[in-house]
Amino acid sequence: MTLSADHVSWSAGGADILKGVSLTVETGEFLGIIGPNGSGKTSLMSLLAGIRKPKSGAVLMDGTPIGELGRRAVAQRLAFVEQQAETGERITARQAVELGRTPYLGPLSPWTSQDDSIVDAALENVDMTHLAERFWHTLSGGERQRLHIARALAQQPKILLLDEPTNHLDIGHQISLLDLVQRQDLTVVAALHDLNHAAMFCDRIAVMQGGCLVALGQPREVLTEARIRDVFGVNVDIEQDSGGICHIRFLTRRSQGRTNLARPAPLSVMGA
Ligand SMILES: Nc1ncnc2c1ncn2[C@@H]1O[C@H](COP(=O)(O)OP(=O)(O)OP(=O)(O)O)[C@@H](O)[C@H]1O
Repeated sequence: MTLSADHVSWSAGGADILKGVSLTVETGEFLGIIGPNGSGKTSLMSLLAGIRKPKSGAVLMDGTPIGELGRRAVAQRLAFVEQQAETGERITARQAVELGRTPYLGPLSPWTSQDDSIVDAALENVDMTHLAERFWHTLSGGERQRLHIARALAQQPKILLLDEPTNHLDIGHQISLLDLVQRQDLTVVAALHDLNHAAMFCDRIAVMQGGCLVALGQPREVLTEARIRDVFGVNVDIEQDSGGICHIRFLTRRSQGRTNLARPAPLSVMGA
């Protein structure tokens, strides 16, 4: 299932936040969205999820404007894990994940053992089975974040939108979560801050800057030293391993001093 933004613009508080963004996420693709704070990543994700309407342009799911699909139909196709996602306090971890089944339930389609199995699998996938009966308010930030992902997986979407999904997670759970998402047979869009994670897991990367899409392509095309300097204002060294994956090393004043010993003409840290 594809998801497209066709020249979408969005304004808030009298400011133009998104300015004519166009992109298509192909079926089964893992697209990363990177960009500095305030560049419009979350705003774009909200439009792609259909929870905000563009001022102009359109968001299309398999070619159909998302606004023409009912909420239930969208929820059966697309799950969105928001950056500040919260859930009512007096529910257990398992009940939080069970909410993912809501788009499939109704008077003629009650809860069945199949829903139980789907919830079990989602909890297992994020390594949260052992905490299933704990109350939500007793869980750590990272445990809650894993449950948000489990709830999205229990929704059995075709498209998964994740806004900074590795927030609150320790490095082990960051890697295992991105690996888990990558292994799903899903179209994925994830806003990511860690450029090395974007390089490791994404098929393509979209770069946002000032509400505009300034680059879109494979990690090795997009993650160049010049672009990272232009967009993020930091200097980096980039190496590609034998598998073609970029590894980005950030140069600080200190590391540059060390680099100076090995290299005659190192990059300087911007603004230093
Ligand atoms: N409802 C709103 N009213 C006014 N301004 C808004 C609103 N929502 C977002 N903005 C502004 O739009 C810009 C883009 O915000 P957005 O949250 O999309 O950025 P982001 O790239 O996700 O940032 P971050 O990396 O910090 O999460 C910011 O300057 C933000 O202050």
